[in-house]
Amino acid sequence: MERDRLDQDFEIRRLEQVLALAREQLDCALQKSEENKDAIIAAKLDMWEDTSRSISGLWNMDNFHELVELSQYANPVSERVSDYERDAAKILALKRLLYSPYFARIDFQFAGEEAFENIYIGRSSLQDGLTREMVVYDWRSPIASVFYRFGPGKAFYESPGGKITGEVHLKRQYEIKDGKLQYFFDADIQIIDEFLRELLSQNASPKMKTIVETIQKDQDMVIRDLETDLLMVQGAAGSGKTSVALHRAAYLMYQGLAAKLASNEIVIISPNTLFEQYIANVLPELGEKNVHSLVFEEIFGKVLQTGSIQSRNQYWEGLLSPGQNDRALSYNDKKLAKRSMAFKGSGLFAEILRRFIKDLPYRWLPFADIYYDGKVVADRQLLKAKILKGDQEFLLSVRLKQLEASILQIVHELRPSRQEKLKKFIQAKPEHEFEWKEVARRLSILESTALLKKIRRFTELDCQELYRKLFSDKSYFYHLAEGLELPDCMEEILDFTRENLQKDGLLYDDALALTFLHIHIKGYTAYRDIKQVVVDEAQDYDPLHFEILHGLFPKAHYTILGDIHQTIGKQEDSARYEQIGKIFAKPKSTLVTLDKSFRSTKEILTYSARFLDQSVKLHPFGRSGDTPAVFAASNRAALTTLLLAEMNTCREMGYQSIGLICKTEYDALALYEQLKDQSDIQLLKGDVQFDLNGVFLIPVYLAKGLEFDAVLICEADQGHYHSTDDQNLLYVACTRALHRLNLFYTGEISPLL
Ligand SMILES: Nc1ncnc2c1ncn2[C@@H]1O[C@H](COP(=O)(O)OP(=O)(O)OP(=O)(O)O)[C@@H](O)[C@H]1O
Repeated sequence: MERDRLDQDFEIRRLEQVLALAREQLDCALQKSEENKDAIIAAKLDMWEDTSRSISGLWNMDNFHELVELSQYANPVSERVSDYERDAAKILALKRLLYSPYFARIDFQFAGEEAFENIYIGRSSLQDGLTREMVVYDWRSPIASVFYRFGPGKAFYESPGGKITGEVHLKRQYEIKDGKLQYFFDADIQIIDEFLRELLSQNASPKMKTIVETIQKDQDMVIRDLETDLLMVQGAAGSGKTSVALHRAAYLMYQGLAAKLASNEIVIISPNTLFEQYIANVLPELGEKNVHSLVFEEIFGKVLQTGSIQSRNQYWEGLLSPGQNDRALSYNDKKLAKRSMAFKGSGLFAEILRRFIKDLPYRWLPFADIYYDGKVVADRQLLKAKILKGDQEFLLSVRLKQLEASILQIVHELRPSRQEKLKKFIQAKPEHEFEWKEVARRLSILESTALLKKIRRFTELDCQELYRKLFSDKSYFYHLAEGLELPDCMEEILDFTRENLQKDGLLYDDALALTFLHIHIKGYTAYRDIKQVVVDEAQDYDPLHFEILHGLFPKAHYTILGDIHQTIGKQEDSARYEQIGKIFAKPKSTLVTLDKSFRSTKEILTYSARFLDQSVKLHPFGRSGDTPAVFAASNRAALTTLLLAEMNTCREMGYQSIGLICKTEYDALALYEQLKDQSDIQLLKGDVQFDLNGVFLIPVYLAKGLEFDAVLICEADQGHYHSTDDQNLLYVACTRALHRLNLFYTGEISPLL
């Protein structure tokens, strides 16, 4: 007891000291920031007064010295501005620190040392400016990894100087709120688990939360991995893939000064805008700037420069909708759309496209003789040979541009004599000299425009047109695919594609293929300097998606996280990761498995496991709740009554986010019409702004990655869920639930339940 009291006193005193130091630094930073603000205003004023008199003539070459003068003023201002921004970030971090300066402590005895050191770990670091002592270590600092990876006993961590060994004597966790110590406990495995269990029993938050206080060892290994160029994570539903991805991004942005990543050097590929919004506050909460995130369709739009492209959600909606509505495809079209997607997303099609690109100069580029002044200045056979012999390392469009430049050079060299002739012609008839000169000038422009047009017929490529050509001639297609094993339904896919390409707009799978073609013919350099790419929900992507990413971000390291059991409209197995490895062909690639699930109760996870192959093992994080139940309704009206009653029960139980999951948006909309007057319910669509607090109706493909306190699977009947693909949908839908899951149906129950 006496020890506990001493401990308590020690911790309270320590907290006061830390807060006092933080307050002192905050006052200093605030004062500095004010001074900086004044200085910026004064410097801007000086700059304005001293340079405004000469600004009007600034772009005149004679005023070069004014430009120099201006830049002399501009530099101190921009330096001040970046100082100001740095201070602002520091102020924010210190304010957060004053709220809760640390959450853990380890007492670490470095090998060879007598005493141990108290290492306090928080969301950001705090250093005593006088003694240089680290009062709080950032959770991302090397020594903090000991907290995540070891209990009391021998331990080690990797530092920039090499491996450091030692011993952990104490591992302590704190709850500090608003600068007040609520409680602390010395952690052993059991207590840590209890703490996490308590944390996980809370309601889902409207936006994704940080997990710095409870990162698990295997998650920490992924977050801090700096060795691997291609890090793939296969993780069960709720195993923390998205959390790990975001904490990894924060870690990469913190890492030592040399390797530190700027927020604009990292990109997250997100499944949809709803998901983007859901994760948007994790990095700011970790004190980092948010990073750029991209939905794949945005890439299509940017590369192809067209807006009229089917989205992935529209593709899924068409595929999953029952046959009797206007969004749905007919049974045959569904089968075909799915097969077409599987084929066009495949490595097989990537190979055909590569062969097609190689073949373009032989067959599809209309090389022509180029005449100038009545003579052939470039022979078409020679032009073709130049392209075929040219350095194949360069993209075709680059080689063609070089060819175009070389033809224009020849013409340019011939031009003086031509101009000479024109001059003589004008001199001979100098009646209206000015007019003649104008005629001559126009003549030469017209002539070069016509010439350029002729050259560009074979040096400028229209990828969409070429893609159409690929599907317009079946025998050519089969010739290209020689030696490759094509799907049985190849003929139908060719017809289906040819027909679709005659219509306005592009289907998702054609946009995918066309983007690949575009990047491999013309390139796309906007993202060349990106250093880290994080792909979440990777099971949604096919080999061609990864080929595209590889083309767009050639210098990047990749973190690819997914769950092969959460695919929509297709089946995957672990071979997918091998394929990804081959596509990126990075020197060091690793596949890590996360199999412990933190989101759902044991009962929900056990129930969800019935939708997976028996060989797949899910490990729930031992939290208990009610066993999911299936409720039958005799008709639609009875179903509505049941759903309304369950929504009420959930509310009474204190659940704040309740998800009614339907198979499609069409189903969700129909149910919404029935429920909207009787309950406060929102229909979630792809691009709405939202805050996951309340009751939502959502199609399963949009619910992916999100979570709700309670989930109601609305139409678990035979018609909606019967196939292997539907099994995956049910797995995704059920694993969205944290605490409560129930299923409802009318008619015949799904055979999958
Ligand atoms: N170490 C942890 N400590 C506390 N909570 C955690 C931890 N890891 C994951 N969680 C929680 O578990 C839930 C699921 O995490 P997350 O969404 O990152 O998993 P996921 O693998 O991406 O899931 P899914 O594949 O189903 O979308 C979240 O509420 C997250 O906060």
